[in-house]
Amino acid sequence: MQLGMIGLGRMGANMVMRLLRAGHECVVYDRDPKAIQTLVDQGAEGATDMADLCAKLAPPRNIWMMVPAGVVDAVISDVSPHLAAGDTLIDGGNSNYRDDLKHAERLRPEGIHFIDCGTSGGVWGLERGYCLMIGGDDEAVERLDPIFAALAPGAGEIERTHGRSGPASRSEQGYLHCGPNGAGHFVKMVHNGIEYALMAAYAEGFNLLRHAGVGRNDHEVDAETAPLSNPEHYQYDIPVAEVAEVWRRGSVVASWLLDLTANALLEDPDLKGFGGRVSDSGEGRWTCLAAIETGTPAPLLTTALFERFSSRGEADFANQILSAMRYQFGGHHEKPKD
Ligand SMILES: O=C(CO)[C@H](O)[C@H](O)COP(=O)(O)O
Repeated sequence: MQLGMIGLGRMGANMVMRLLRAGHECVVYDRDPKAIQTLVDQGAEGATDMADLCAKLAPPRNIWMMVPAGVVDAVISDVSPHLAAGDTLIDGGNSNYRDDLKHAERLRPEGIHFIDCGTSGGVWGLERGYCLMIGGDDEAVERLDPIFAALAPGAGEIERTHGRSGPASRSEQGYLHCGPNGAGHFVKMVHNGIEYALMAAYAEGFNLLRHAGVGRNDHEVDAETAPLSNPEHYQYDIPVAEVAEVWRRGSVVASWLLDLTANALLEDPDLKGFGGRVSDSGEGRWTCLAAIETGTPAPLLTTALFERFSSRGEADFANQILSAMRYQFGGHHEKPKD
């Protein structure tokens, strides 16, 4: 099947590679000519601009946009004049599902289908496949089935869920038509909200393991920590990277995020390459907003998001206020930082 790809960053380029390997035909466009050339060398056809991209695709065209959420509007404006009724535009980035509704509405009078597709797999997707969460009308989603099937991981080695039988469903192959426009990105948004909380849980647990030796004489004592009731209880020098490794095998908390954590700890046990400023791209915030608007309790996801803000210094003034109040009511002086 033929597919146009706009946006050949880490995700877009690897997705094209995976589609080429599966025998699909890809016409590719990016603002960076070097990114286009790299894929032309791998068997894709390059396009010089949006008009050329559309001219090289046989109708009905299928064009996948793999661009940052903030530029999707502009890309639609650039490409849509070259499209015709029956064509389909797919937004595979991390867009807000509310924007999908606007985009679908905007393209509908022209007879152009719009699909939102939450895409998870990151830089590992080329080999492992991408988990796809799809929103859009049945006709367009059905037509693109061979593309989704090639990008998705497939049933693979994963043990079948107890009670499932017959041919593997799409969800068992790693892709799902979640509903009409917006549903794909809504599911991806919640997926990323969960991702924040899982990441935070692992981070807190491993940090606690690192503190298991605070009672040892050779341990640097933090002047701020209240005296231990019994230092004997905190005498451990736990090999944190090894714990990550052992938990990967048969434990209840085994997961791909843990696999990646084990990689990171093996490469750099003290994580000296990271300062700990944790960015966020929006999905976590949208998840929390959806939780508030629907009245759905989501305290873990929300806390994990707020922790990211704190990691960037956004709690500093609140902490200064705490110190100031403590001084005001008790004359307690703040101890200097190390
Ligand atoms: O979608 C993803 C993983 O599933 C992306 O890696 C995502 O952009 C990461 O989100 P954030 O920058 O908010 O941590």
